[in-house]
Amino acid sequence: MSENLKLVEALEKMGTRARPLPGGVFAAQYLDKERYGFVGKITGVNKEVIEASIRAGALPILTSLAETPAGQILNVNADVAAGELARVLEPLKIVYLNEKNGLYNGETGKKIDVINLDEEYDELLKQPWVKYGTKLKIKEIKELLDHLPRSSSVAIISAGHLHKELFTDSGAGTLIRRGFKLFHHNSLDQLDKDRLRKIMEKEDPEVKSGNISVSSYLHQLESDKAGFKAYGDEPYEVLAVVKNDDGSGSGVPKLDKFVATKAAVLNNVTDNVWALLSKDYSALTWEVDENDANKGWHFDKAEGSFTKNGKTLFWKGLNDVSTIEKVVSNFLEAQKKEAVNAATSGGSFTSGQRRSFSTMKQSNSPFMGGRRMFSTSAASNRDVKKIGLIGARGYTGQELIRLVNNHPSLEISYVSSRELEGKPLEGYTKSPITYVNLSADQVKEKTQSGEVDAWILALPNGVCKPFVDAVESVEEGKKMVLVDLSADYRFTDSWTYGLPEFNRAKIPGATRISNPGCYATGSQLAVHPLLKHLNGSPSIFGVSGYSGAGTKPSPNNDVNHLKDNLIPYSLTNHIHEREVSHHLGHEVNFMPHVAPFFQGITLTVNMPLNKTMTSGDIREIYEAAYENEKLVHVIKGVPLVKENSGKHFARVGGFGVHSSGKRVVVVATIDNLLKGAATQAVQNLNLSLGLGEYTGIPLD
Ligand SMILES: NC(=O)C1=CN([C@@H]2O[C@H](COP(=O)(O)OP(=O)(O)OC[C@H]3O[C@@H](n4cnc5c(N)ncnc54)[C@H](OP(=O)(O)O)[C@@H]3O)[C@@H](O)[C@H]2O)C=CC1
Ligand SMILES: CC(=O)N[C@@H](CCC(=O)OP(=O)(O)O)C(=O)O
Repeated sequence: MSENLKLVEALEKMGTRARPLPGGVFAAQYLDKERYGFVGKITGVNKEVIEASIRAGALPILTSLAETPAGQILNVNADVAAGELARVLEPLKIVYLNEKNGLYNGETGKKIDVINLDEEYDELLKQPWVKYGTKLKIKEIKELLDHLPRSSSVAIISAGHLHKELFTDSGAGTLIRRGFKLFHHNSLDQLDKDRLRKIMEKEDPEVKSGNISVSSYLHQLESDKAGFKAYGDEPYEVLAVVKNDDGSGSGVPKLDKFVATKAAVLNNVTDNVWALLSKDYSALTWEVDENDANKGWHFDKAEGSFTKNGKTLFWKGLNDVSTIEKVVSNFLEAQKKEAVNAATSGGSFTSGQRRSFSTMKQSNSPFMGGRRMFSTSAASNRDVKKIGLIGARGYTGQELIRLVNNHPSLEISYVSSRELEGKPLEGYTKSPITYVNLSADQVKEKTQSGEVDAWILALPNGVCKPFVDAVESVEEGKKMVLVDLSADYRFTDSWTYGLPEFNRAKIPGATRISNPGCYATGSQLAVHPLLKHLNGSPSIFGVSGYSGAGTKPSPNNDVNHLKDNLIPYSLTNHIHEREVSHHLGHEVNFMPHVAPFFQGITLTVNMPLNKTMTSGDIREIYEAAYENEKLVHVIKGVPLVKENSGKHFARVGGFGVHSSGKRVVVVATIDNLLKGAATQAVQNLNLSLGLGEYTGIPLD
C-alpha cells in the first residue's frame, strides 16, 4: 500500500492527477488457506470505483490486494489481477511490463515482434523453447484474449519503452493478438462487397477524393483480362489488390491497392497481409504519393524506388536492369498521359520536381525494429523526423548528410560548422539549407522550440559535453534523441552503446546513444561470435584509411607522410582497445596502423581457441551468428578493404586455422565512415525513433 501512495505522489508531482485505490476493487476468497495463507482467488471486480476515478480525470492506481466478504485483505498475483480487470473493462490494449522488453524466441535469441494467436498458437506451444514461464504467460494471455473482443491485444514491453507503446503506432516490445484469418480471392464473387465498399470509402484516397467510385473500381477488376488477387483479413480492416499485369506489357504484377484501418495498423495486420501476398508475388511494382504518410513503410518493403512529379514508384523482386528500366519508363509514360489529360481538362501537372532513383534491398523480417509503421490515411502528416547535425563539415558529417538526403523519414533542420557558416549545404536536395554555427545556447533554444527531433554530434573527442549539457538542461519529461559519434560517452552507463548487431533490443526508445568507434565496430564483429571459444586475448592488427583521422591536419592524415608508407601508432592502449575489451567483456590487444588509402579498415584478428576447431566449424558459427544481419556479410574468402569501401555493410571471412586447430585468424573489413560511423548512426537513429532499422540504408 505504501508503494501505491508513493506512485500516486510521484505522478502528482509530475503534474498527472492520480487517485490511490488500494482497496475496494477486487473481491476474493482464500485460494487455499492451509497451504498458501493470505493468498486470494479473485471472485469479483468492482469497476465502478475505477470508472469514477477516470471520470474525475484522475489516473486510478490499484494494488493487487483483494478483500474477502468478511473484510480480510488477501494478496493476489498482479498478473492475475490485471487479467481479471481486463475481462471486466475490455480494453483495446493491455500492457504488461517486463525487463527484457518483450518475449524472445529461445532458439534464435531474437525478440518476437508479433504473435497472432489464431494462426500461431498451436505451433508456438510445440516449440522446444516455449516452456515454464513463457508457456504459462502465452497460455494466460490466450485465455484472456479469448474472452475479449478481437480488437483487443496484449503488449509486453519494458518500462523504458512504455511511452512508445502508449504514444506512437510503433510499439517496441511484443504484441500479442488473436487475429483474424486472412483471405486471398481471385474472383469478385468471393469478396464481401459490403465490407470492401466500407473500407475503400473510409481509407482509399482515390475513392475519398472522388477520382473513382467503388463500383467503377470493381468493374475495372472484372474486365481485367490478366486477372487479379485480393487479400485482406476477415473483417476487411486491410484490403490489398494485386493486378497480375500492370497493363503496360512489362509482365510485372502491380499492387494496385493497399488500404488499412487504424485498428489493423495497431495490430500489425498490414504486415501479415503483406507477407501473404508476397508469398504469391515475388516480383511487384506499386505507386505511392510522394507525401504519403506510409512512405517509410513502403520503403521498408521495397527493394528499389523512383520518384518523379510527386509520385514514387516502388518495386521488389526485379532482378535485371532491363525490367527495372521498363517499369520506370512505363511509369513516366503514364505520367505524361496524365499530364495531357490534366491539361485538356484544365487540371495542373507539375514537372521538374525532385527526381531520385534508388535501389535498396530491405528486409521484410518480422523482427525488424519498425513494426507497425504503416499508418492509416486518417493520419494527417507524414512522420518525418528533423535532424540537427553538429560537426557537419567533417568526413562523417558529410556521409550523414548523404544518408539523410536519401532517407524517407528523416530531414535536416540544421547543419552546424564553424568553418562553413553562411555557405549553402551542397548535395542535399530535400530543401535549401545554409550552414550555421550553433553555440551550446542555440542548441538549447532549438531543443526547447521542438525544431529538432534528434541531434547528431559528429565532433572530435572531448568537445561534445557543452552540447549534451545544453540539451539536458532543457529536457522535461520527453527526452530528445542524441547520437554521439565521438568516444566521449562510450563508457558512460547512462548512455546506450549503439552496436545493434549485439544490443538491438536496448536501442528502440533510447535517447542517449553513443555510436561505437570504427575499428571498435569491426573488431567486435570479428571477435564476438567466438567469445565462448577463446583461450586468451585476441590480437587485432588494424589498418585504417586516413579519413579515419578526421579533417584536422595530423601526421595520420598527412598524405606526404603516408605516401609509400604504413604508419603504426598508439601501439598499446588505443582507446578502441579499451572500448572493445569493455563491451565484449574480454580483453583484446589492438595495434592500429594508418595507410595511404582514404576510406576503409582491414582487421586481421588472431584468436587462441580453447578447443580444437576446424575452419568449417568456425565459419558455421559466424554464418549462424550473422544469418539475419543485413549489415554483416560472412564471405567465403578473405575480405579485401578496397572491395568494402563505400559499402554500408562489414565483411568477415578468412577463418584460417593453425595446423594445431587451436588458433584461428579472422579478417574483417569495414568502411570506417559508413558502418564504422554514419551508417551505424542511422541504424541507431532509426531504431531509437521507431523506424525500420535499415530504412534509408542501401543494403547492396
Ligand atoms: N573518421 C572516422 O572514420 C570516424 C570518426 N569517428 C568519430 O566521429 C567524430 C567526427 O569524426 P570526423 O568526421 O572524422 O571528424 P572531422 O575532423 O572530419 O570533423 C569534425 C567536425 O567537427 C567540427 N569541430 C571540430 N572541433 C570543433 C569544436 N571544438 N567545436 C565545434 N565543432 C568542432 C568540425 O567543423 P568546423 O571546424 O567547421 O566547425 C567538423 O565539422 C569524431 O569524434 C571521430 O572520432 C567515429 C568513427 C569513424
Ligand atoms: C586513422 C585514425 O587516426 N583513426 C582514428 C579512429 C577514428 C575513430 O573511430 O575514433 P573515435 O573513437 O575517436 O571515434 C584513431 O585512431 O583515433
